[in-house]
Amino acid sequence: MKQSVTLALTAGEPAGIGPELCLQLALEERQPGIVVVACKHLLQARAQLIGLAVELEDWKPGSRAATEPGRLSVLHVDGLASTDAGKLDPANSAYVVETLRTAARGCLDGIFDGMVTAPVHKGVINDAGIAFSGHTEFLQEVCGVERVVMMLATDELRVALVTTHLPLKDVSAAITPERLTQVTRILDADLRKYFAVEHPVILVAGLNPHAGEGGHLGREEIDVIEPTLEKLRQEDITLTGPLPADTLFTPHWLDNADAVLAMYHDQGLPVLKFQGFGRAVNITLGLPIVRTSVDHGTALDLAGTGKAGAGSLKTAIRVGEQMAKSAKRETFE
Ligand SMILES: NC(=O)c1ccc[n+]([C@@H]2O[C@H](COP(=O)([O-])OP(=O)(O)OC[C@H]3O[C@@H](n4cnc5c(N)ncnc54)[C@H](O)[C@@H]3O)[C@@H](O)[C@H]2O)c1
Ligand SMILES: N[C@H](C(=O)O)[C@H](O)COP(=O)(O)O
Repeated sequence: MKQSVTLALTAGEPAGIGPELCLQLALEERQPGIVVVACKHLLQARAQLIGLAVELEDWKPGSRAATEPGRLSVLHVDGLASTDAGKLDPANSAYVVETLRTAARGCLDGIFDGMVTAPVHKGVINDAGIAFSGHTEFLQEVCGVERVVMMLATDELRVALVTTHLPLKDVSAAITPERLTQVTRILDADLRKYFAVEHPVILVAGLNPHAGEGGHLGREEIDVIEPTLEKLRQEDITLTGPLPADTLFTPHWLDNADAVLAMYHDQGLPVLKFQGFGRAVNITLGLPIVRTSVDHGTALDLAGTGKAGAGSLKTAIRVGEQMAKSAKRETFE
């Protein structure tokens, strides 16, 4: 029988926990077809290291991906230099980037219905001389779109970001009316498209303490955020804010909202990860393809021990499958 959804799963940084999480997943029955995009020898070596009996099968486009416990379909990517767990090797970085490119191209070409990514190590990719801020920015470039949005979510909370992997000193200048407008439109549209939220209610954080305290603690709210939100409200987008970020994440506000829009990475994500680390999903909105990811990093300290939790990866796969099905329904409607 033809599978309804086939997802590419990139195994991420070879020295991290990504490869073993893919193998752990293979021990369970899965609904969507999963094709791991990685070096087959790496998966073999990691399975042997932690003693997992997983049969790896070469996957070809158009064929069915394994879903039975103990079997895993693999799209092999060449170029891996070393397979040591816990030890970063810049010589592996071009291979890591190639796995991402292979999965993204496969989605753009309709070979996969979406991609799920295990964690990469941004530092070692840059150490190899490859400029890389994150999957989010990389996929924006590969897919040729002007703006994407990073959103992390649990079943109870969604947090999207206006700026992503940016030094804190550059954040204020990056919050322009143009960026805020594009990000808010994408967030509103994709909540409707992928998550069946008919009329999204979005809470917008201010940038400064107490949302600027009437201009006494910063002027970005008055000069940029408030006027931009006011224009967006004319487009029938429901926005509350800018709200002080310290009290926004309380039931008073969250109980009646569909998402929070935070101004920068560490304004929004610590709250989300405090609430649901290990079971949250990272989603890139605004792409022409479906992409989800885990909420954690490479955890080099756990790599090779078999002790890393696969909860977030399972959430990423569940949400990726749901988004891929929504995208397919929209195509056929
Ligand atoms: N999706 C991604 O690609 C992604 C996401 C976040 C961080 N990163 C990258 O990961 C690298 C390391 O980042 P970090 O050290 O800040 O965060 P990290 O998430 O790798 O580790 C933080 C702590 O959480 C623990 N942890 C992480 N995942 C776990 C799991 N599945 N089960 C149990 N414990 C787990 C680790 O052992 C560590 O103690 C950085 O290069 C960062 O950029 C990548
Ligand atoms: N910002 C993400 C997090 O903190 O979980 C993480 O760095 C991954 O980002 P990309 O999906 O862009 O690699």
